[in-house]
Amino acid sequence: MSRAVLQARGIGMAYGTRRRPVTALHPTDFTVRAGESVAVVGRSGAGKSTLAEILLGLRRPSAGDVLVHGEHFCGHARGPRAHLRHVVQGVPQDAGASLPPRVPVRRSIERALLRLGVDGDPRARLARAAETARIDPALLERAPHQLSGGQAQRAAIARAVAVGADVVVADEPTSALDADTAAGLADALLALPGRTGGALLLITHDDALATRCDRVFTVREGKVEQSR
Ligand SMILES: Nc1ncnc2c1ncn2[C@@H]1O[C@H](COP(=O)(O)OP(=O)(O)OP(=O)(O)O)[C@@H](O)[C@H]1O
Repeated sequence: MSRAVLQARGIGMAYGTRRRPVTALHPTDFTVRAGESVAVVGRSGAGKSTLAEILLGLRRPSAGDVLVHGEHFCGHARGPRAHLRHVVQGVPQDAGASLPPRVPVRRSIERALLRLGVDGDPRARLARAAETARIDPALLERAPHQLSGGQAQRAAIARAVAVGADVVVADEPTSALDADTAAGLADALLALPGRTGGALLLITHDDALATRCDRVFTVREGKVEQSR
């Protein structure tokens, strides 16, 4: 069995106030292993995005902890640890907004590589990541607002691969794209575990896409269950 890259230990989320909590996620445990793809499906409002935000360290859970490579990453008592942030990367639906504005994408990714002290020539590393993300390298010379939604998502995949992410969390990445673009993006995402050895967590409403993943988690009214 391959090594655990991401572990949820009792993570739960209640919005609202202490007196009137609204449970979005019941305490949940699961492990995601290197090289696997996991789909997260469920009806609108079930708690999928809440789960994604917690795993990415963007939202502090009301309970529980997230471990990365067996090390504490974030949890109810503490925000994400900086030295592990790059290990879990997101590909959001509005990927353009997640990239630094007005700066050519290449520059912002290369800066991130230097900041993280990633080995090797940033340019060569990014060229390989662009290939994995199936994005034309010329598009990386543009600022995020000069990219289409699908191109920005590929740029976000390239960033994740370049910084050495071991877990990519994609939250409904294909839902705003036309059928051809969505199919191309889905192929690029599903190929990631095989190419990088990392894991993919794919939140989707698309059953056909979910069945292409190794496992499927279903979220029902905040309860996460493995359905396949
Ligand atoms: N900031 C917030 N404050 C209060 N309640 C929230 C907040 N964000 C989400 N919720 C509630 O938590 C529940 C889960 O929301 P979440 O966005 O995680 O669902 P989802 O499964 O991602 O839905 P969708 O598929 O429509 O994106 C919903 O009932 C939602 O109304």
